[in-house]
Amino acid sequence: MPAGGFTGYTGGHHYPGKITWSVIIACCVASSGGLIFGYDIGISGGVTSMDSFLSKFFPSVYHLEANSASTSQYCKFDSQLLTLFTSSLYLAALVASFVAATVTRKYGRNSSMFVGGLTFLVGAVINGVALNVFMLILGRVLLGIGVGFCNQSVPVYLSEMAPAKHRGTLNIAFQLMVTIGILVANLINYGTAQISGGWGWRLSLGLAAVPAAIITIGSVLLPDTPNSLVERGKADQAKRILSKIRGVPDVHAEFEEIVAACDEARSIERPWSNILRKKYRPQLTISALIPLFQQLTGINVIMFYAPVLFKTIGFGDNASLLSAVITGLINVGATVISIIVVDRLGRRVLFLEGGIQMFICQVSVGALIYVQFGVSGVGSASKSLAALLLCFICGYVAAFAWSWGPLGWLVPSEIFPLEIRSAGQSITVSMNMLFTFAIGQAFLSMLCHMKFGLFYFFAGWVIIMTFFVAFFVPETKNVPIEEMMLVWNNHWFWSRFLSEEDIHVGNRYSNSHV
Ligand SMILES: OC[C@H]1O[C@](O)(CO)[C@@H](O)[C@@H]1O
Repeated sequence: MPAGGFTGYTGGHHYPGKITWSVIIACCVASSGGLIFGYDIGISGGVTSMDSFLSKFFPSVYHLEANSASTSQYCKFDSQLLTLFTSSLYLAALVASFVAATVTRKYGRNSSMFVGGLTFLVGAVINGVALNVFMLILGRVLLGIGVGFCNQSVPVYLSEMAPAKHRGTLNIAFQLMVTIGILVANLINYGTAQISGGWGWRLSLGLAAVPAAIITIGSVLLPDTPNSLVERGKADQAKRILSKIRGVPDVHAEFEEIVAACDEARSIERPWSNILRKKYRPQLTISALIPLFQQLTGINVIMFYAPVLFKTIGFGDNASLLSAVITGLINVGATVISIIVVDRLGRRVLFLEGGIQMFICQVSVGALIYVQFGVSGVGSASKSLAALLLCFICGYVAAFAWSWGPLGWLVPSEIFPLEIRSAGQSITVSMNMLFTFAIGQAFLSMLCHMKFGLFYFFAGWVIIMTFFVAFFVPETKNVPIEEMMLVWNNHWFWSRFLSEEDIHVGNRYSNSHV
């Protein structure tokens, strides 16, 4: 998953080294990893709102939609097969990321990137030339396998290639690339929908092959990381590569640390039972709940289905796709704002403000939709009401993108001591994928049954998560990871899980690591 592999921790030492071409190229490869993930998130909603696509693959949905005057607006897109087209990707990614974890460790980061890139490429081609629903879903599953492999390996690759002091920044930068991928997908959908002949959706789906090709070729040309080479017993090669990527001949100190960290990681035999120990209850709870809550904000309802949602509200084809471009732009812009202010304002302020703003916007959207469509769901929105709805949806997306979007990755990555880091990050990544899948699969049917109340459902969750942050998530701004045990120990609730001895252990582990 995006930032899942980053430690977010910059380490205590500053080793010599500059930003070299190898590092820059590595960042470009990583960019295509984030881009392609975002592209897959953003592309399906636009495509499923195109009539030519619907009439070819989902004729029953198309007929319901075409006769929309007499059917409930809430239910016209409700089809399990249609949602499976979107959400199958995330289930495949969830399963693939577990396999990828082993490939990344045993055969190197590049091997996973190569497998991921290649399956992406095949998936994009199959989707682009699809003749039936089976080919569509097969293509999405292959894209999902690609997402699982790339999201597992690219962030690890990046954090190991980058000089220590840039690792934290890369964490949020990956999320930024995801949002840019979503925006590009929205723009491309807007463009391809104008193509006459009704084959524009093929271009939308097939163009995912471009970043897929970049990452496949990149993984063959780029060297593996020094850490991975040491891990696989190739110490000499690791030292040569380290000196090349840092651009300085003497990399002895950093190299020794990589070897020490590698030895220590090997000595951690049971990361999964470690994380279940009482003293790690705060980390276990937060690493599982933050990704769950991130998805329960309902953000992917907008990211996956914005054009479908706007059509439901009564926008025309083009206006729907254009509105998705607008929400995509807001998503990118607000993520940039988050990057700029997160270390100044701290994580909690952003979480709390974002929560309140999302709540207000969701309640307003629910109320406006109720006013227009009532419970029966028959009718269509006036122009001014539709514009007002769009404003509240933008307010909601902005609030998400400067709070739960990037922080949903950053905060978990800041709380794990080495002893439980890999297990903790796997939990965060898999919870995120699982609930992305669940919401993707359930949304259209929930809209049909809960109607405008769906927005109140997510607003209710936003209240719960905002209280959770207020009471249970401590500020992690400027806290070195080895001091996190002290933060838990001073916390009104979490301190009950720690004993004197645990605080000592927490320090010992981290000190020997840095
Ligand atoms: O920008 C929105 C996107 O960001 C994510 O939350 C990942 O962090 C996705 O689930 C969502 O589609």
